[in-house]
Amino acid sequence: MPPIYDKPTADKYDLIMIGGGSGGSACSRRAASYGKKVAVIEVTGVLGGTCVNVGCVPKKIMWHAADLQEKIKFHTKGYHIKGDAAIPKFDWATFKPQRDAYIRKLNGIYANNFEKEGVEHHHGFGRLTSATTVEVTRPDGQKYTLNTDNICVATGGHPTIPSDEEIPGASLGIDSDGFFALKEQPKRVAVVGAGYIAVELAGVFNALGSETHLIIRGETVLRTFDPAIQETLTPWMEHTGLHLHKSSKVVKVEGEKGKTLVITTDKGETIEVDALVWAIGRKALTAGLGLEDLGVKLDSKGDVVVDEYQNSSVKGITAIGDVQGKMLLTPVAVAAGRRLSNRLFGPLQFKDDKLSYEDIPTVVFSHPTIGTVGLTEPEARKKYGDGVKIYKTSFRSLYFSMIEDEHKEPSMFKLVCVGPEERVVGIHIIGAGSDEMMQGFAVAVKMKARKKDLDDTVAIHPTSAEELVTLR
Ligand SMILES: Cc1cc2nc3c(=O)[nH]c(=O)nc-3n(C[C@H](O)[C@H](O)[C@H](O)COP(=O)(O)OP(=O)(O)OC[C@H]3O[C@@H](n4cnc5c(N)ncnc54)[C@H](O)[C@@H]3O)c2cc1C
Repeated sequence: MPPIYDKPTADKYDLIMIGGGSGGSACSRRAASYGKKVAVIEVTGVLGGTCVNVGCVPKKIMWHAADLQEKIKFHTKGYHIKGDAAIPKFDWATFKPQRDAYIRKLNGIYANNFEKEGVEHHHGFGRLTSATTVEVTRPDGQKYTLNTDNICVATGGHPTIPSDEEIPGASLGIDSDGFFALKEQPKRVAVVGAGYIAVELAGVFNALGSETHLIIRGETVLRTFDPAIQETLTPWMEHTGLHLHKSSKVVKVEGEKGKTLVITTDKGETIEVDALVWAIGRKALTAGLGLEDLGVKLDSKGDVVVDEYQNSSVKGITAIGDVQGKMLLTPVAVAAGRRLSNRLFGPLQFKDDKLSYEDIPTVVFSHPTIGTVGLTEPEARKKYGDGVKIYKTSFRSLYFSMIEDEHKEPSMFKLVCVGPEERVVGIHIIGAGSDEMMQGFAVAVKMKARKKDLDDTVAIHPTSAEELVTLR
């Protein structure tokens, strides 16, 4: 077993990282690769943070299960995959331990990498006592202090749930962490929220056969995404049998946790479910870190304010990942962390290294999936006015040609171009395979490709992706 440290091994460290998640691990390992003495303090005792334990990884595994279930249920018939057996059905209760075991394996890989690369893993709660000292409170309550000239805060965030004062009974619900703890599949479930996490969790439940209710404040899901994405996904979710409660707010929850819950909305509707999942947002984890006492500036939402080099308002204290509130995504935390260590500890060529937060691609694991990079149409119109040109197509991918009309998933691909040279400043795609398609097209946007560059690229046929280089 890789060691877990419970006391300092040096008078002074080159870097002390608070948080052993995506950003903290990447930044620390990069610093260690330059021969630096690094300690990572992690309160849970397991490495990997949100992404590995209660985020991207178990979520994507559940998405795969849901995707497979949908294909078995709705697509095999069209392809004449025949048989007398009943439709195989997902077994949540036996699958969860297997999924958990895989996560534990990843935790072990993180720990082994730390050991191999000489990064110390300290199990405890980290708190800044000055700009050069971090106090570690071990699980047994004992405390010790680590010294350094470089403290990095990478404590991530946590899901928010309304208080019982705000919404009576709100605490009867669970959050996304609770979703991953569910031992059984709820027969009936309500998810509250319209962001990507709400959409993804509701999509999983629905595809796996739970009676699923999604309660949203507006008329569409994914309100910050391009309107064409919202307008394609929202009706399709309803079409697939998900009960969408639009322009609705939860006003009351009654019942007993783990038993039947009755949710009342401001429209007077009552919804009876076995589980309620709040997916209404996340908040930076800064409580008890001692940041404000040292004069580290937080914004009105509680995120650590950083400059383009991840420096906080206090010299020697930096912040990366979700805790700094911009683009809450694993690869963003990782990229910012690696660049920070390059800048602080790497060779001269990296002395100005920093992450550009522009044109960061992202995917939503909805059914069907979404890929997006760059400006939405409204953002582009606000920035470039009349100089915006849109190319858009809606179609059904060839895969669905053999499948009953009712189950033919929509695809919508959209390019947002600007100026006479038609530089592509945004790509928004939804449809089967769009998750895997996006990465390469994001490179093109990052390289400031023009519409002509896409047109000059010979299509790959027959694929859905070819639509992006043949748009007229
Ligand atoms: C349900 C869900 C799905 C997601 N899906 C995706 C996805 O598909 N793709 C994607 O890119 N992103 C996804 N994300 C977001 C992604 O998980 C985060 O952006 C990423 O984990 C942020 O990394 P981080 O290092 O900033 O924080 P984290 O990974 O959260 O790590 C912070 C660590 O700090 C520790 N910590 C906190 N306070 C202290 C303290 N005082 N002392 C010691 N340790 C402390 C925490 O225990 C935690 O381990 C998802 C998130 C959720 C919740």
